[in-house]
Amino acid sequence: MAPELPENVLTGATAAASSERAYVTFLAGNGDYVKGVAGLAKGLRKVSTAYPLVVAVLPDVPEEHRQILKAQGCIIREIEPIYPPENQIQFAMAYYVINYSKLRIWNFVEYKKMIYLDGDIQVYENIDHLFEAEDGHLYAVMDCFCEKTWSHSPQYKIGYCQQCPDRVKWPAASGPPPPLYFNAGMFVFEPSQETYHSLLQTLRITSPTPFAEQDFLNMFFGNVYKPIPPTYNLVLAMLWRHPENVCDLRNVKVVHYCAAGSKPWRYTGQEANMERDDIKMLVGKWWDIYNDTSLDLKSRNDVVKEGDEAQAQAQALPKFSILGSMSEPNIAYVPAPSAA
Ligand SMILES: O=c1ccn([C@@H]2O[C@H](COP(=O)(O)OP(=O)(O)O[C@H]3O[C@H](CO)[C@H](O)[C@H](O)[C@H]3O)[C@@H](O)[C@H]2O)c(=O)[nH]1
Ligand SMILES: O[C@H]1[C@H](O)[C@@H](O)[C@H](O)[C@@H](O)[C@H]1O
Repeated sequence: MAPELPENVLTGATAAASSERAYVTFLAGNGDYVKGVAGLAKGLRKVSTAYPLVVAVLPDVPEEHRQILKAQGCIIREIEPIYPPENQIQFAMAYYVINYSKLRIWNFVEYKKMIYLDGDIQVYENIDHLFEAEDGHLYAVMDCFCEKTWSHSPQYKIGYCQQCPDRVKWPAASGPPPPLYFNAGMFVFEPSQETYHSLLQTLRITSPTPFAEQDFLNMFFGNVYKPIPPTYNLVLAMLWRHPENVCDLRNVKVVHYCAAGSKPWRYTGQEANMERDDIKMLVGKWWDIYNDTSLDLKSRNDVVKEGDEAQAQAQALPKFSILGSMSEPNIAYVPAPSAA
């Protein structure tokens, strides 16, 4: 059964000072993810969120990219990288190793509650109401195990997916089905120094696994995890793997461009499933926001001082079309983990 939202989330039963809440994303490297984050800042502005977007940046994010994001109203917070313990593990994608650095956001304790969003996410409907969710839980959307990136897992091997647990049943002989597993591209959480230290300590004694910090967070927060509906983080593979669990795309709230070949700023249409009409529509929708200059901070709110050349320059986002993005080079990834 599809997860439902708790009653207080729907009614907005509690209230907190807006300064105690923020969205947060993560940026690493000098590649093209900065476009994702700039687009996300504009998307959040389009849906009139009441809360700022904090960007946790690693030291390798160049000044020029930080300026682009500041000009879009983002709050830049420099973080130090976190590496997992040394291990021979093969991550599902080699660069996932840098994603352990995301754990630093639990130390942003000037905020009581935050919503984390990956840089390859876009928000199409206001989701501020999620800040009202009852404290003490981590809220996120259940993942899907049907893509090849999951081929290492027992679930993939037998064709079991938590999105449709009755299609291929979990074999009784293997014990109870695996605990619910969330995609860590979007989650609602409470920063806390205690949790932060516990995360870092636990990481020190936890061997890395293919989905890096996503696996780790699932393990760490297993007892307090509460699933929320897929519309809060539509993992694109859901479109062809579990269409029965996908809402009308005209009303989708949050889209996660995580399927192979679906990052809008790198989209070529050549990878599997990328020629689907729904994918093309969602990629186009992302570009509409990215290219909409009326969503730039300056057009909305004249906070950038006239004559501030660096900011003005940064504000002029390069324009791209879907085809124009094809020539973007891939980014350089951190080659290997070192000891924590
Ligand atoms: O060079 C990079 C790579 C990643 N990122 C940031 O890290 C996030 C996660 O990377 P991807 O979006 O490429 O990863 P996926 O969507 O494939 O990853 C999924 O699995 C990952 C496992 O590490 C994370 O949990 C991630 O949040 C989850 O959505 C990006 O959105 C972006 O915010 C960068 O800034 N620069
Ligand atoms: O959790 C994973 C991850 O987000 C991958 O990037 C995506 O390709 C998979 O479909 C998903 O299950």
